[in-house]
Amino acid sequence: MKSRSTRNQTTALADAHAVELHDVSRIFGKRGTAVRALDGISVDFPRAQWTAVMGPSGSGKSTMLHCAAGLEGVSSGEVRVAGTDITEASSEALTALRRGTIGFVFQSFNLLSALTAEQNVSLPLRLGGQRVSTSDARRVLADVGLADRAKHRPRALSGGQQQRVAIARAMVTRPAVLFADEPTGALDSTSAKVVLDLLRDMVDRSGQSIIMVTHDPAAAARADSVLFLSDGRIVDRLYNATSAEVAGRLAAMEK
Ligand SMILES: Nc1ncnc2c1ncn2[C@@H]1O[C@H](COP(=O)(O)OP(=O)(O)OP(=O)(O)O)[C@@H](O)[C@H]1O
Repeated sequence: MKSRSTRNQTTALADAHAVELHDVSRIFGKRGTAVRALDGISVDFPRAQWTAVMGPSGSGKSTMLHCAAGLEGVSSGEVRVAGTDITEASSEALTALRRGTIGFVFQSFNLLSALTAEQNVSLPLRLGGQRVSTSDARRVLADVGLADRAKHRPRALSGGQQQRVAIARAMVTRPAVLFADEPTGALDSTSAKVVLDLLRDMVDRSGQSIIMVTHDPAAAARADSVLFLSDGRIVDRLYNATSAEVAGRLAAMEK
């Protein structure tokens, strides 16, 4: 049972925000063929909350996620991650951000097939030049319920298990924000529920901040709030919405 009513969704404290976008625009291409994927977006993603992002195809969801995570630059405006303005950050600072402050989970898992679950999970620490003890990887694998799959390679795991390994890999650096782009898009409904339960648990038990793009109203309804994008702009935000409410809002946008 979710106890969302106790959460303060309106706090104005800047440090309550995992990510902030101020008047962010992202334009692809040159004059004549330019596409304004994000059009002056200002939005706060609260710390220790789960925010879902929805909208019609091409509305700018992935672009917003990539800009918010520092994976892609903005054309104008400001992005703050965990209180730090990353807009003018050097490539070294952005690499450090990607390796330490943020975690990213993709629809397609993106695990390395030649490595075991444990080796996949410890990869971000190795890439960051850290000494890795097997207990680090084992701890996060246990957190996602896969302690007994540490030595398995991805092909010996189900889709849902592979996504849980990917989540463990994203969490091993203890990121301030976990970004997820369609994390249940490739999963059957049973596996999707396990992954969504895990994400919900990470927010409720550990105060993890999560920003997730999804096309699935049932997945979005597990979040604390749902942002709706249309033509690169935020057109609505629902708090504690049911799956039916989310689906209804989306259908109204697509009319
Ligand atoms: N690298 C790029 N070069 C040119 N245009 C791009 C690029 N990336 C995105 N766009 C355009 O920007 C707009 C927003 O794309 P984006 O992928 O963010 O939308 P989306 O809401 O995530 O879509 P979908 O739900 O289909 O994944 C679209 O018109 C898209 O064609």
